[in-house]
Amino acid sequence: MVALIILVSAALAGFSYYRARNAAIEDAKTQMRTFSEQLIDRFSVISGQTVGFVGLIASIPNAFLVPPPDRLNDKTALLREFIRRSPQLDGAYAGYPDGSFFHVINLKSEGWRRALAAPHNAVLAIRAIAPNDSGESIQHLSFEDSTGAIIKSVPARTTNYDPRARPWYQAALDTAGTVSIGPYEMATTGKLGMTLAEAHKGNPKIVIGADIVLDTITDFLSAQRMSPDTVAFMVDASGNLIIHSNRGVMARIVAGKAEADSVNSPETDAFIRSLKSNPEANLVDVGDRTFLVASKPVASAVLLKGQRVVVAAPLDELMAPANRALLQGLAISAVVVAVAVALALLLSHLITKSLEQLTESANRLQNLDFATPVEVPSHVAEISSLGKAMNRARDAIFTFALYVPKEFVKKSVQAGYFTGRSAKREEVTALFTDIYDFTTISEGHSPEDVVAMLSEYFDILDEAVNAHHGSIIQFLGDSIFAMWNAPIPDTDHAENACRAALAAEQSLAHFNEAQCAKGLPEFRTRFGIHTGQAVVGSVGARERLQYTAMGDTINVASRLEGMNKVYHSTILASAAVKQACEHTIEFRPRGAGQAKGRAAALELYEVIGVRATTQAIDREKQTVSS
Ligand SMILES: Nc1ncnc2c1ncn2[C@@H]1O[C@H](COP(=O)(O)OP(=O)(O)OP(=O)(O)O)[C@@H](O)[C@H]1O
Ligand SMILES: [Mg+2]
Repeated sequence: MVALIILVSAALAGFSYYRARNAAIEDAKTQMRTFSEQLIDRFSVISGQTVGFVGLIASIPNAFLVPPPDRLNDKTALLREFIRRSPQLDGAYAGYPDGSFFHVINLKSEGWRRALAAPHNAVLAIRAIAPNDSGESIQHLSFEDSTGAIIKSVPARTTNYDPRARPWYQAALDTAGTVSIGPYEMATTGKLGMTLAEAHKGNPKIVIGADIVLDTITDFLSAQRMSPDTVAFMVDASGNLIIHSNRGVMARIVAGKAEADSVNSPETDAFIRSLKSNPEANLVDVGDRTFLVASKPVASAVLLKGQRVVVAAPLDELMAPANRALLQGLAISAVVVAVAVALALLLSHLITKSLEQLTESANRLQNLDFATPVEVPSHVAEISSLGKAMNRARDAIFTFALYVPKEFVKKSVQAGYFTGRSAKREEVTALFTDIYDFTTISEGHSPEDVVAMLSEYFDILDEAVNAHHGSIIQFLGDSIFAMWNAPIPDTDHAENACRAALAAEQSLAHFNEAQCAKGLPEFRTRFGIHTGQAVVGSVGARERLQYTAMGDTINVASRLEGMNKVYHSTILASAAVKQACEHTIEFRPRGAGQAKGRAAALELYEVIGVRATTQAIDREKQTVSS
């Protein structure tokens, strides 16, 4: 039962872990999909807003159709509002075919503040570049505070910044509508950024652009991680790493962009390779860790269009909840198993205790000990019904044992079966008794009184026979037939039969005294004892057997009983009995006698008593045993 419980709990724990593992993986895949979607949504928002503004400025006639320094305030007002509404922007600008450039910069980024030595309360920088008469590019730089007031203007200086040489300028000229460029390294801050740019409808040589510093996306990527070691990155259509949630890798991307060598880390390479086999989601082993890798194309946003968001989460971290669930499950199953084992042990103890009690009762039954009833209180229905059945069996055997010698029943119960009709030749001593003039006694008393007196009488005989290892085989009206050495083996069977007869005679003397005192008839008794071979066992009809003994030995014992009437003796025994135990029992020879129905005469011996020497030994034995 315990093994079964452990097996079942282990299977359940394993099964629940397997389910939890699969559920965790499915859940992780869902989370990754959601994460990628969130990321793409984020891009879409960033991209959507930026594309909206860039597209708007590039599509209507406005201050940007003339290069700086013309309409500087209008340009500033427009871009200031543009940046205020799109905090993720790094800056917005316009590039002109004559090399002029107008740029409003969001000073939230440290890189720009340092590069421009911005005053601490500046929030925007306005940068206007225009060629002078000699064709040099002159840069005017001023700073605005949060109220829009100019708080500092930097003296004009030449610059070699040429918008026309920047990747976004050419890309916008070559592409209709808003184009996304990058990521690439921003000229001034060295940060990785992306640009959304569009040629102005009013003058396709004028390009409106806006920069998105990828820190925003990297921050978003790292901020949204699903687990401590989850990595998220963007790859372009050919599998090159664009943006990575890990700042260290981002730095390598920036450095790599300069040297144009691959910045993919072996880990990321493994993830990227896996996408080729199954872009949706798969498990990738990197070193001794397994990652769940999922990716999703950026379809909606102009920004990073055609690229893929890749999320790779270590399975052990994803499984952490499942492992916790497993540990909890195991802990709970351990508790359940412990409780179940305890209950099982308790139950089995209760069951075994009851079964032990039943076994004890069965053993008592084997020994025909009917004194203690089979009381086996048990909540287990089967056991209590077994106990009841045992009680019924006990009653049946008890009743049975009343009708056949106890020893015979004991032997049969111990053997576990009643041998049925079977008898075999054995050396036995047979004793018959009979009451003088019982017919007359019966005539003078009611049957109930007779039975009552007879029962008391038989108890006396039964006690004397049993006390000397004999067994009463049959009750025959007023007489009994008892036997020694079967069914109870007894090497001194002849001696013990004589002792039993002497003991019975002694007890009957008291019984008869009492009878007289009550004005009731005496039960004077004759005893006949013979020893020799007899066929002993269950004889009779198939369905109605009787345990008895047959043969001349038995007949002679019965005849000797009757011959007491002739010899006026009480206990008559044969020569065989006298030879068997004359050293312990005293006999008086009564000569030869003719038994009814027998040709051969019988040497008769009256049993007088136990020899004095033997009595001394008996007393000695008694002292020792008491
Ligand atoms: N095998 C037996 N089974 C049942 N009852 C028996 C059996 N043998 C004898 N009896 C009954 O027991 C009673 C006594 O029989 P029994 O032959 O001992 O005569 P008795 O009156 O006792 O005289 P006796 O002094 O000869 O013994 C009789 O009433 C008889 O019916
Ligand atoms: Mg009689």
